[in-house]
Amino acid sequence: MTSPVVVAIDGPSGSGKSSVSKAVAARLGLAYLDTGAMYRAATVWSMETADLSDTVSVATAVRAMPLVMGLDPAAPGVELDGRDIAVTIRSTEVTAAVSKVASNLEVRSELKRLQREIIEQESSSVRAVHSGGRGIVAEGRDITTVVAPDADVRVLLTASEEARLRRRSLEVHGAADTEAVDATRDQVLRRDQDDAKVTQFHVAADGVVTVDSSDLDFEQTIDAVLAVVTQVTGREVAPSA
Ligand SMILES: Nc1ncnc2c1ncn2[C@@H]1O[C@H](COP(=O)(O)OP(=O)(O)O)[C@@H](O)[C@H]1O
Ligand SMILES: Nc1ccn([C@H]2C[C@H](O)[C@@H](COP(=O)(O)OP(=O)(O)O)O2)c(=O)n1
Repeated sequence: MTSPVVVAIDGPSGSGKSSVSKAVAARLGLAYLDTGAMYRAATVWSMETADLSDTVSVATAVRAMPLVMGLDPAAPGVELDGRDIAVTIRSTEVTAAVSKVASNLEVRSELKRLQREIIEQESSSVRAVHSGGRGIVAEGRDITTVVAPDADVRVLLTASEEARLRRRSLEVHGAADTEAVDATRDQVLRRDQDDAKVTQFHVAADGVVTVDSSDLDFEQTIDAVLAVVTQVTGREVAPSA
């Protein structure tokens, strides 16, 4: 049985964190935690039950948030008060508001506590005995530096602004012409600017390996991250089927 492994992946919007982390978790048989989805869920809950302009009201709401995070990389659900909110959290309104909620330091402290709890639970050796030796891939903006600085593998996934805008534009608008890319700028560049006030995800911290995906396709990026896992842990990864 292999021992549990924790893989932490950070990066800016559109660098490929979510899609690559899910694929890496699936290939390694690990759980998957999308911490950005937790900030998005906190935004939905605050919009519904708090005054977004009042930091105390938002922090109080988030501390009582009935959130259940699905950790299966093949189907990572997000449930709020029994409702599936996987689609709602990706709406333009939520994307536009999430940085405000994520800059609330009390919200950050509460979500960090929950994220650490999940990572510990998925990587404890007691659980591993029962689950056959799992572990987790957790991704976001401050996982390598704040939430899990002791993770076995720490990766900063980057890509040029141009590549990130093109990818997000293709994903959201199905096109990457000038008009579609311009419509994506707020979602990517403005949000990164706001997020960078509370988290540091543009430069790798000491011990964090940078993977630049600007000139890599999706499969090559997955392979590059898996190569870091093998290099750091000695864990061999079976070729994909
Ligand atoms: N290396 C890559 N090359 C091309 N497209 C990619 C690559 N990595 C991810 N993508 C695509 O780019 C989009 C944004 O990726 P996503 O994983 O949501 O990024 P993030 O979580 O960092 O915001 C998705 O449509 C994804 O499939
Ligand atoms: N660990 C994290 C993860 C996300 N956030 C914030 C910053 C982001 O704007 C939002 C949403 O994150 P998400 O990873 O879904 O963003 P992307 O659109 O995939 O780039 O949450 C954070 O502050 N800390």
